[in-house]
Amino acid sequence: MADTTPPRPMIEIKGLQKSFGGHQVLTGINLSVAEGNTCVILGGSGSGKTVLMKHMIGLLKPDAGQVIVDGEDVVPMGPEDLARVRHKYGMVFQAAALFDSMNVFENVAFPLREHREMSEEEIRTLVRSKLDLMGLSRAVEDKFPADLSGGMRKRVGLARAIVMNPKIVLYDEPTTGLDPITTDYVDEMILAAQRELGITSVVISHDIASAFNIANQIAFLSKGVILEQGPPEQVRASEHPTVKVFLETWFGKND
Ligand SMILES: Nc1ncnc2c1ncn2[C@@H]1O[C@H](COP(=O)(O)OP(=O)(O)OP(=O)(O)O)[C@@H](O)[C@H]1O
Repeated sequence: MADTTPPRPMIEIKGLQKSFGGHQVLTGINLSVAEGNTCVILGGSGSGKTVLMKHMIGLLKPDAGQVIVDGEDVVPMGPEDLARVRHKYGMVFQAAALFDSMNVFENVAFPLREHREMSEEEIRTLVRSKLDLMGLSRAVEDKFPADLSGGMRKRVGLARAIVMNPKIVLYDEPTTGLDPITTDYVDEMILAAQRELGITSVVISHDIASAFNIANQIAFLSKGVILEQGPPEQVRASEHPTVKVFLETWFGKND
């Protein structure tokens, strides 16, 4: 018989509030991301997406609320426990943030050399398996970031983010500035990481097409609250005026 147990939440946010100098940015966020899911956070500029993501890795402390990661509330944690929790994460930022002075192989191997005692052979096996998953051939290993296209740099960044086999990957606008074909390719890589490695992903995006392509779950953030969250088809059918207007900027043109 098929297993009908609902997947457990990997990230659970309850009643999260955050202000900066009297400016309330998050006004009571409740969000649950199930293990193995890809949750895309959509919302306009300044709606609080990055602030929300920073709470997920304990880079910001909230004024109120809980941030439960893999069963543990990170809000009261001190530096040692936070460092332990951060090992569950891989991160991909907007600018691929590769080290320009290191070749592709060394960029991807970097977290392993930093955090693990491993033989060169073990490192080579792991790095190559992640480069393979990202569709990057051996010929790319010796290249330097400056010699790669934007899309390839993104894929190297993703290979590096998953080289430690993280439970969760956070992507901050992974396709911003990429052309539509490269965007599709990066989306494919995010899906491959989810499918092959069972990774839970949270993606901040402005790109509605890409969001609907990769998400099992979409959360729509506006002025510090989540107006709608659920499977893409539910968010697509939202009756909330702000969500409707935002989605029509894309669907209106493409339906
Ligand atoms: N460290 C900080 N100190 C003061 N204000 C901050 C800080 N970080 C964020 N903010 C404010 O919080 C609000 C939300 O910022 P955030 O970066 O989360 O928006 P966003 O939804 O990610 O926007 P964008 O899509 O433009 O990146 C903004 O008004 C921003 O100025």
